[in-house]
Amino acid sequence: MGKHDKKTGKGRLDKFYKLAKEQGYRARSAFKLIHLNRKYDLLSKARCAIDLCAAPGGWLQVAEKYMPKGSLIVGVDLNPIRPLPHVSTFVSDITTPHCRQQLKQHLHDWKADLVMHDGAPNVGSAWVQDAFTQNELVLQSLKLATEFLAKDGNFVTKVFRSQDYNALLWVFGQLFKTVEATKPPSSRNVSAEIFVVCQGFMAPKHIDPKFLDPKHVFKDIAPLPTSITGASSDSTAQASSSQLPQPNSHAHANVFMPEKKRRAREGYADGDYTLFHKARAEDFIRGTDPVSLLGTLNQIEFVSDEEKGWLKSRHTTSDVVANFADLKVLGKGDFKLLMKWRLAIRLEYGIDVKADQTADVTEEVVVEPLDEEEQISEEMKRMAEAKTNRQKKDRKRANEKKARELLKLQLNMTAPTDLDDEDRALAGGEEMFDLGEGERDAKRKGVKDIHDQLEDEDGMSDEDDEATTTLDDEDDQVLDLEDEREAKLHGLEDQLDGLYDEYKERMAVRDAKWKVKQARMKDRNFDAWHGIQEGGSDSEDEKSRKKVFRMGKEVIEEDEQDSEEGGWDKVAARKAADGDELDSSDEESDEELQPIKKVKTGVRFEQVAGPSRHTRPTTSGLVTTLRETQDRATLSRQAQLWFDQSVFKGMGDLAALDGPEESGKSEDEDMDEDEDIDMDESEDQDDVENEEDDEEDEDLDFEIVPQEPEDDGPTWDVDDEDQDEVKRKIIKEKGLLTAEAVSLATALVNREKTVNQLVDEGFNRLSTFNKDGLPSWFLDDESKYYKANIPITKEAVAALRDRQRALDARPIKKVAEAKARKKFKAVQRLEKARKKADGVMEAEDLNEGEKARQVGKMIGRAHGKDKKAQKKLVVAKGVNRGVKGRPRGVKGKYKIVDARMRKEVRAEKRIKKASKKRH
Ligand SMILES: C[S@@+](CC[C@H](N)C(=O)[O-])C[C@H]1O[C@@H](n2cnc3c(N)ncnc32)[C@H](O)[C@@H]1O
Repeated sequence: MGKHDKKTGKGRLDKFYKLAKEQGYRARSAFKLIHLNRKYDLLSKARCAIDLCAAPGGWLQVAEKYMPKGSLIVGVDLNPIRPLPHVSTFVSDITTPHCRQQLKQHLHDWKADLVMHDGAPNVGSAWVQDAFTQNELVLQSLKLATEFLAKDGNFVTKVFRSQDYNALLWVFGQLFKTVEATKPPSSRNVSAEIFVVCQGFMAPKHIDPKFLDPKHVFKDIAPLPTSITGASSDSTAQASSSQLPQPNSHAHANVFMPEKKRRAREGYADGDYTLFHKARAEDFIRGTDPVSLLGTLNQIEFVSDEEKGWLKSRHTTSDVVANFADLKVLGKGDFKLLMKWRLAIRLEYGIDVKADQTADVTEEVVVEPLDEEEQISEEMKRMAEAKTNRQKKDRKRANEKKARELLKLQLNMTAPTDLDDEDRALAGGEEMFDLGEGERDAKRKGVKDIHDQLEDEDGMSDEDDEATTTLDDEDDQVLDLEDEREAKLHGLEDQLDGLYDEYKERMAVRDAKWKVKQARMKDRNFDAWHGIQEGGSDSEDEKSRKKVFRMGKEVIEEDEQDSEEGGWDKVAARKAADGDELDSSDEESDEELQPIKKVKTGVRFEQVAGPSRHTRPTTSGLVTTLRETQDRATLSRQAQLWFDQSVFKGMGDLAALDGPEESGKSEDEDMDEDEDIDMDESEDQDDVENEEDDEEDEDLDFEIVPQEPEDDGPTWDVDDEDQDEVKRKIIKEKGLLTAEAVSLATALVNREKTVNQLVDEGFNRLSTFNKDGLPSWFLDDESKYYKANIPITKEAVAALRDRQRALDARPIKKVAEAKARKKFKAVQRLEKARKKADGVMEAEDLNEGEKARQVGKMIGRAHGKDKKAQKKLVVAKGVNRGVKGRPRGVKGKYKIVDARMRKEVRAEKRIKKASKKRH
C-alpha cells in the first residue's frame, strides 16, 4: 500500500478496506470472494477447498465462514500465513513440484470441490511482463486444479485483462462446463484484474499437456518490429508506416491534453517490450494519422535526403527540430506547432493542394428577382410561420401558467378551497407585490427605478425606444418585457436581501441572545450529523465550548422552539386565543407566529415568502397598498387567520381587490421564488434517483452490493477525510458533545447499527442540498428545518446532563482565587514561623525542652491553631441562659457572651474597618 496515495486510485482506503477492518478480515480482497460467492454460491456446498496464493488469509477466512463446519480448507502461499482456526496452511511456490507434494499430503486422498486462485506475482516490471507472469501463474494454478479438483468441482481465478485473456478463456472452456468472467464490486475499477469462475470440472481422463503449457497457450505473442522498438538506430532505415505502433485510444488525448498522465490499462502492443519508439519524418508528413504518431512516439527523425531537405525549409525552426527530438515532453502548444509545420511542408512540397485553387471552378450562382406571385406566396409563408410561432409561444405560456397553478395547489399555497369568493379572488388573482405600484412609490420618493437605471446604462431614451419599436416587433417586445420583468425581479430580490440584512441588524441590537442563536444556527447549518462543526471562523475551542454550553440545554430549547414555532394548527390555535391582535412592529413575535406548512417532499417552506414579513410598505414601497379592511366578518375563519399575519398588516379592504384595476401583474412572479426552490428540490431528487438508476444499470453483474463509482468524478469521502480527522480530535479531547452523537455512538457500540448503515443514512436528500443562488433569508430559515432528524435516546440526554452538572459543579474563578490566596498566606506564615523557630533554636539561654515547646507553639500558630482562634463564643440565650460552667455540647475553650454584646462588638469592628478604609 505504501507506494500508493491513500486518497486516490488503488491506494484509496475505500469502504471495503474499512469494512474489512471492521469485520476482522485480514485483507480487503476478502470481499471479492464474498461477492463471487454471493453470485455463484461457491462455498456453501464445498467440503474441501484449496486456496492457491492465500496470504495473508482473507479468502481463507471467508471460506471458513461460509463453508460447512468441519470442511477441509488448505491454503498455500510464498509468504507464511498466520494460523487460522479450521484451516491448514503451508509455505510454498505454487509453480514447484514441492507445492504439489505438500498439497497431496494435506489433502490425503480427498478431492477438492473448489480451487481458488487470487495470486499476483511481484509486480513492478513492465506492465506487459506483469500480465504475462500473472497469466502464467493462472495457468499453473489451473494445472493444480485439474489435478486436485473433483468432478464437477469449481475453479475461481484472477486474470489480468491482456492479450492472453482470450487464450486463457479458451483453455478454461475446454475443461469446464461453464466459464464466466466477472468483476466483483469490491474489485477496484482502476485495477485490470478480472475474475473468471469456471464451474463443473469435466475431469477428462487425459488432458493434453499443451493446454497447460504457457508456451503453447500464449504462443501468439510475436516480437515487435525492430524499427519501432528503437533498439538499434540503423534498423530504423527500414521502418515503414505498416510497422508503426497501432494508435491506441490514448494517442490523440496525449496530444490534445498532454498534461494529463494516462495509463495503458489495456496493455501494450504484442511483443512491444520497450518504452522508446521512433519513426521517420516521412511517416509524419505523408501519413494519414499524424496526431496518433505524435501521441505514441518518442522521437521523429530525418534520415532520407527528402527528409533532410525538409529540415532546410524556412518553416523548420530550431523549435520544430527540438520538439521532434523528444515528443514526450511536449505541451499542447508544441504539438500545435508541429502540426502547423506539417501543413506548411505539405503545401510547400506540393503534397497538399491549397483549397483556394479550386475557387476558379466554383459555379457562380445568379440570384434572380422573385416575380409577384412568388413574392405573395413567400409573404404568406412568412406570416403563417410567424402565426404558428406566436401560437406556440402562447400555448407554452398557458401551460407554464397551468403548471404553476397546479404546483401552488399542491403546495397548499393558494387559499383553502373553502374560502369564499372574495378570498379566492385575493389568493388567485391578486399579487402581494405590485411592482408597478412599488415603482410609482419609489419614484415619488425620488428613488430611480431599476428600469430607468437599465435605460441609463443602455444610453437610450424613451423616444429612442419609440423610434426603434415597430408593430412588427411583437416577439422582440415580448422578450423585452421578459427581460424587464427579470430585471425587476432581480432588483426586488436585492431590495429584499437588503431589508433582511436590516432586519437582522435590528434583531441583533434588540436581542442580546441573537448573536448566540445565530452562531448556533450557523453551527448546525445543514450539518446532517451536526455532531461537530466544520470550517467557520470560530476557533476550535470556541466551537466546542458552544457545544458544551449547548448540550445541557439544547434538547429542552429545541423542544421549546418547536412548540413556539409549531405548525399551522398551533399558530391557528394561538391566534384564535389572541384574537385579532397583532403587533406588526414586533418582528420577533411575527417570526414566531409565521405559519409553516409541510410540502410533499417533507421539507418545510414558509407559506409566505420570508422577507415579506419584514417588509414595511413605508420603507420598501413594494407591497401593494390596499385599503383598510371593512368587512372582515365575511371572511371564513381560516381565511382570517391567514390574512391576520403581519405581512398583510396595513393592507386595506379585501373586497376592494375584486376590482380589475387592482390586478397588477401576472401570477408568474408571485410564485417565482418558491417555484424556483421547489424545482431545484425536485431536480436534486431527480439527480439522486437518476444516479441510483445509473448505478443499478451499471451493476447488473452484482445486484446485492452496488458498484462503487471509484473513478467517476469526486467522491464524497475524499474531502471529508480531513474533517473526519478534526472531528476525531475534538471527540478525543472533549468527548461526544451532542445528544445525537451520543445516541449514534451508543447504537454503534450496542451493534444496533453498523458503520455502513450510518454512512448509507448520510446519503439522503438533505445531504445533497444545493445552496447556490438561494437568498440568505431563505437559507437562514432552511437551516432551522432542513436537517436530518436524528433520534436521541433518554440515556444519551441523561449522560450529557450529568456531564454538564459535573462541569457546573466546578468551583468558580473567585472561589479558586480565594483558596489560592489562603494557601499562599499559609505558606508565608509557615515561612515566617520557620525563621522565628531558627532564632529560637539558636538561643543559648533556653534549654532543649523550652526550645521545643516554643517552636511547637509557633508552628501551631502558623497552621492556624491559635488558641485564641479556637476559643468558642457561646451566646447565653435559650438553653444556655443562666448556665453556670461548661454549656452542654461545647468542647474545648469557650466563652459565654451576651447576645447583644456580641452584636455590639461586631458592629464596632465593622465601623472601625469602614472608617479605616475611608482614611
Ligand atoms: C493478492 S494476494 C492474495 C490475497 C488473498 N487472496 C487474501 O485474501 O488474503 C497475492 C498473493 O499471491 C502470492 N503469490 C504470488 N506468486 C506466488 C507463487 N508463485 N506461489 C505462491 N504464492 C504466490 C503472493 O505472495 C501474495 O500473497
